[in-house]
Amino acid sequence: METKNQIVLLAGTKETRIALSRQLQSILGDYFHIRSYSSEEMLPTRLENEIVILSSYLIKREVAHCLNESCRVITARRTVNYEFMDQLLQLPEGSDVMYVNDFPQTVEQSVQTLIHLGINHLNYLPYYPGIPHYQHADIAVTPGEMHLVPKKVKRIINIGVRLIDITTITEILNELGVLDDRATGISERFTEKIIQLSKKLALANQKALQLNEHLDKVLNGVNDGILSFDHTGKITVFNEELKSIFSTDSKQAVGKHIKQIIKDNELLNFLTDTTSEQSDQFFTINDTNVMVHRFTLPAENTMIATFKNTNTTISMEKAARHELKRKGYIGKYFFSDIIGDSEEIVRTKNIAKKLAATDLSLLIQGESGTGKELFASSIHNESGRRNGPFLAVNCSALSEDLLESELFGYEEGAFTGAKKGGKQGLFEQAEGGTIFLDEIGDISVKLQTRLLRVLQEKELRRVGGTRVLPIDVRVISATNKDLASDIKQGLFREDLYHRLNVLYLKLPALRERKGDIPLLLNHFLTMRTTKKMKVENEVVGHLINRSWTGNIRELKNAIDYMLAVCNGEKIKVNDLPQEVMRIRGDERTFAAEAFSEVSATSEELPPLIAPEEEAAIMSCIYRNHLSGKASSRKGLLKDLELEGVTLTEAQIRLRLDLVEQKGFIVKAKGRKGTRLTESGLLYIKNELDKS
Ligand SMILES: Nc1ncnc2c1ncn2[C@@H]1O[C@H](COP(=O)(O)OP(=O)(O)OP(=O)(O)O)[C@@H](O)[C@H]1O
Repeated sequence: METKNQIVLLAGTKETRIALSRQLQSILGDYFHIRSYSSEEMLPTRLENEIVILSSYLIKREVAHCLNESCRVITARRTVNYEFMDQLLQLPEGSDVMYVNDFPQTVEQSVQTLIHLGINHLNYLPYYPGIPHYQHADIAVTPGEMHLVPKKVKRIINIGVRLIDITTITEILNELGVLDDRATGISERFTEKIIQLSKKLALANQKALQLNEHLDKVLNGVNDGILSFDHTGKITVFNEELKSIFSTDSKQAVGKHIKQIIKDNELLNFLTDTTSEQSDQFFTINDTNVMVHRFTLPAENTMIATFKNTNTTISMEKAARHELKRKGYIGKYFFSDIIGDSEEIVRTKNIAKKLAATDLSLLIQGESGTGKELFASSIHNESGRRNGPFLAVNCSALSEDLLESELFGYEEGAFTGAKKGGKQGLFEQAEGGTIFLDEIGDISVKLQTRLLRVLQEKELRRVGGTRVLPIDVRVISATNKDLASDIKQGLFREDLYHRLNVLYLKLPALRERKGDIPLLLNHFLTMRTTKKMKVENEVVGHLINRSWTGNIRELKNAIDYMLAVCNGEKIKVNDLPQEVMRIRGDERTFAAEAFSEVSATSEELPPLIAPEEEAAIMSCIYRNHLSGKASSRKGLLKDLELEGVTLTEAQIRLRLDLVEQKGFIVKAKGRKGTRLTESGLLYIKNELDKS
């Protein structure tokens, strides 16, 4: 068997020994046997008649004692390791880079090699221990000497131990007398390494191109204009959207100086202002109104500006509001809908406007019908969340379990009957907006605990779920109860009360602001009818005298009633509902008596619809029923006129409500109209039997 020739490698450190011996092994290993030692570990006692390669001339003295004169010694010339060069090639042109090594000579040599190899786009700052003029950069490059890199450096690129260069390899082959036989194979292995590096770079280049294309698509896909330029004013990004604002396309703009593209001096000054890191300003550019937001990327020395077309933004907001409206998630009321000029209501409105400006939880206290929802909605619409949803929930209207799943949602399989895929709760749907929890005093202690957690953590877990969902919702709650006394009795959690009651608003009862009654009367009349209604003074007197325990809702109902029963365009005292008349105690007025003339059976309360009118309406609906048609209000108006009953559309609506309450008809929205029920048919049958 042919024995291989021997080569001995002597290095200073273990790391260098391993790296160089691996290199020699990969190039010469097939032909020679390689032994390696380092002075850091252990050197051989004596070497005789060997071919010895020293890793550097710097170790000559350290290893001299183990070398016999019979040895043939070659001192390696070293060069940077190409394998890691791609990391340097990917650094931006002109970047400051510290080159770190143990001695000034090795630093100098390596920097020169890098420059000669064409990696000359970087600004190299030499660094070695004890350097007199230390310059700092964020990036350091080192051939394996990580421990020498100063701490301040943010990124270290280890380009590995410097390797033996090809001239040394040739020298070794020459020394062994095998250069002619082996030269081709060995130079191919070197070339192979360079090809691998090129491949790596080509791949990186391809990836960068793909990423660029992708980013271009993203930039051109957004609705806002995006502009960026470097510290010299050269435009680096100019997306499609900007084309419609500046009438210049990206191809013409990128690479140009910003002054060549933007002619408006005020805009130019704003964009190039370096006194603040970011700023917003409104501009009209070529008839387009835009909000420009400017900010800097100091690390990249780049300025970025986004251009938001305000017309588009407004129509998007409108569309969003429309969508919320469609879902019913919109606050219907604004402060302008809160009627009254009494001192009490004006003061309350002023406080509420101030509370709207904050984002804190708010508890509204007020008797039933005082306008708690009206205030909650107005506060939402005046607040920073006005473009988000407004959801009102009446906590007393639902059972505990239903309210829990309505508020917090549930995951699939949370309970029998749970919808596939689970369901979003109202809290999730109110994201970015306000949730109004009416009658909060009625929620169970279990739900109080759950609600408290949501308010504290600002996150929720759906019923039957484990996922924690962050939420951003303002909570406005309302109650007509005395929560303080509920707390004393242990019915309401004090900690929850304090969470809900960060801000507090008390609404005045109507009896405390009776001066507003004429205004409210006028407001509701105009809301309900287009006719110019007249109201007898005595009616107003009665309305003012009443204590209105049901507050504005009760007043509103009373006005609806009067509109329904009045004849023509005048509301007279005998149109007042009996409850309102009752304030006079035993003194039943002429008005009430007059009303009782048209009343049907009950002594106590007059029916809300006169029987003749009811009969006429039912017979019209019945006629339509026989011909298979549903009844519309407009249609009924005409039919009733033919029967000699003159009513306005509003009056018909109210009467239909009353007939529906009796269960005789069902009203459907839109074109479906009104239809008779079984009880309605029974009523007709009885009427026919009577006649
Ligand atoms: N100041 C006001 N101006 C005009 N309308 C009002 C005013 N206050 C209340 N209303 C009307 O009165 C009715 C009752 O108001 P709202 O539902 O807001 O009361 P509430 O206090 O939330 O009642 P509850 O808690 O008993 O349900 C609504 O139709 C509302 O539009």
